[in-house]
Formats: sequence, structure tokens, C-alpha cells
Amino acid sequence: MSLTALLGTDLPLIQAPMAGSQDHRLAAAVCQAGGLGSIPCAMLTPAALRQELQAMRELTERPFNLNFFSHVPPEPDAAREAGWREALAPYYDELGVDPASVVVGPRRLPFNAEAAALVEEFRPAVVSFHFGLPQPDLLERVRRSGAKILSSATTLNEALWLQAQGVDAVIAQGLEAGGHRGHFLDFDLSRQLGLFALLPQLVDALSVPVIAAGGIADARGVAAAMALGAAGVQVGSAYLLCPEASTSAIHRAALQSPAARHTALTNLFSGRPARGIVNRLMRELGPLSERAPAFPLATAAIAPLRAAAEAQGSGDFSPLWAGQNVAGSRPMPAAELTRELALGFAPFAKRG
Ligand SMILES: Cc1cc2nc3c(=O)[nH]c(=O)nc-3n(C[C@H](O)[C@H](O)[C@H](O)COP(=O)(O)O)c2cc1C
Repeated sequence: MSLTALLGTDLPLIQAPMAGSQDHRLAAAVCQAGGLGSIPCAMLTPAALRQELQAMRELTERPFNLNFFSHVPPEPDAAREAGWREALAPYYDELGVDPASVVVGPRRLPFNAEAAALVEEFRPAVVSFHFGLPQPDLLERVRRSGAKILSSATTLNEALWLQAQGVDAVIAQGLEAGGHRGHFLDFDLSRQLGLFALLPQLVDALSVPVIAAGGIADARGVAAAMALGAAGVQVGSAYLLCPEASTSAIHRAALQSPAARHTALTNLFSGRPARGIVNRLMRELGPLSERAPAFPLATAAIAPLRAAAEAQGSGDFSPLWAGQNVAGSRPMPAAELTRELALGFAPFAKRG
């Protein structure tokens, strides 16, 4: 089955879910332009998710994707948390932040029964997961709702596992990708592959469609991924500058500055490796640090530093998620960007 038939879209193009940087507005604009818009749910309470779903339904009747994280929550580790606070202490002093103001808590919850109930109620055409898949009973509820199920793989091993669990398509997430690595079985970063190495491996080995993600920012990138056998593409960073995205002013400025040419994988902001524009915290404490608590617990102690710095117009302590190929991105309406990207499908039109 072609990807457009599977997703119910005109184009085999998914706007990547980007938690913290977009909501239903960007998703709806992409849906209206023929792609599959995504609503990132990782940072939403059930009530906020319900509002997003209602707002989405008002803007479009087209198929869309709901995206969830499916990590295993870690056990809190007091010693590690204390070490992390110690590492950040000089910054608390500098910015006049009271360490007691840190609100400890997970901040990002994995897919759970409440989210499954909302999927059953609103019946999105597609549900995608990052960090593997939820528990089998929850996954079964999604499947029975009628949603097509996608998840990201960063190695052949992960892709084969996802296929064995019955996903409808696999997203091949190359090392170029912005935001969190979706890895869930293979944690050795030195073994993570760029898209051009990963994609053909997955295309050759899988029977389900493979969607290319990572570093695709224009029609040339789309055509290259399709030439390597992708059934479609998932594009994230290129959409961050669209007026419909909720990307912060600080993040937008960084994306359009020469600094955007230097991204790195860092675990400082959440506890899991994610690609972002290199900023002060990454330069001084990382970009990777063994002191950061496990995902998503590292976020709590950074949050007041981020807020204090952002109040002064600085992104020194903000996660500036971006893929390696974001330097050429331009601010333009999402529909226009979708149409430009779609030109890359033209030579492969027969594949649908
Ligand atoms: C700002 C940002 C936030 C992201 N948040 C999510 C998310 O919530 N869920 C998810 O599955 N992927 C997330 N990703 C990763 C994307 O799904 C995708 O792998 C990536 O954007 C593709 O690479 P590109 O950014 O170079 O296009 C995020 C990426 C970015 C840039």
C-alpha cells in the first residue's frame, strides 16, 4: 500500500511533531496543504490535549497525526539529582535563581490510559510514538481505535522490532534530525547512523513503508530520500520558522543566526540525547554529561534558569532544538513550504 493510501493524505509528507514548538495551528495548515500535520502531545495534560483536539477539528476535517512519547519513566535518584544541582549551582548564583524554586516532577509523561481514552474518543487517523511503543494493552487500544501506528527507529535492529510489533510504517530517524533521538534499544550514540546510511538498510529489510526523517529541508532532500527508497518523508526543523509554529522568538532568532550551523546532541535539557543549536550551557557543561538525571528528570532543575535567562532575552539555557540542515530554512507559511517540499515527489509520482 502506498503511504498516501495508508495515511489518507494527498502527499506522502508528514510534518514532524515538535513538542514545545507547535500545536494544532501548524498541524492544521499542513493538513490543509495535503500533508499529514502532527500534534505533539508529550507536554500536554489530558485537558490541554482535549482542547487541542477540539481546536484541530474546527480547523480541518483532514487526517492528522497525534504523537506521544513512550519512554519508561525512571526511578528518581536523589544522589544524581543532588549532583546535578551542584553542577548548576554557579548558574543559579549568577542568575539570582533560588534552587528551592525548582519544581521537581517528570514534566513529560509517557502515553497512558487517559491518552488512550482520548484517542478512542477523537479517533485520529494516525498515532505516532517516539522512544519505542507503549505497553501492548495500550497499543492494542490505539490499534482498535482504527488509527495507523507509526514509530521512529534509529537502527535496523529497532526497525525490525517495531515491524514485529505490527506498526503500519517505520520512521527512519537519521542522526541529522533535530530534537530527541527516538532510540529505544540501541543506546550507543557512536552507532547511530546518518539518514543516507540508515534509510537503504531499512528499505531493503522491511516490508512496511519506511518514512525518511532527518535533515530534509527542501525539495532536493525529499527527492534524495525518495531515490533511496523512502515511501515518504517526515520534516521537522524546516517548519520551525513558519508563522503557524509556536517557536519562541529566542529560538527563531537562533535558527536564523550563523549559530544554527552548529548543532550537537545534548542530554542536558531533558536527560536524553537531543539535537539542538549549541548554546552556552551545552558548551560549558556538555554537550553530553553523565551528571544529568535520566529522562525526563533533568528538565526540572534547568527550567528556572531557562526562564530567568529568557526573561533577559537570552537562549543560553534554552533547548534550541534543530536538525543539522536548518541553516537554509526561511520563514514562510506552512502551506507554501509544504508545496515547495512536494516538488521533490514529482519524479516519483507513480510510487504515490
Ligand atoms: C523542535 C523539535 C521538537 C521535536 N519534538 C518531537 C516530538 O515531540 N515527538 C517526536 O516524535 N519527534 C520530535 N522531534 C523529532 C522529529 O520527529 C524528527 O525526527 C526530526 O524533526 C527530523 O529531522 P529534521 O528536524 O532535520 O527535519 C522534534 C524535532 C524538533 C526539531
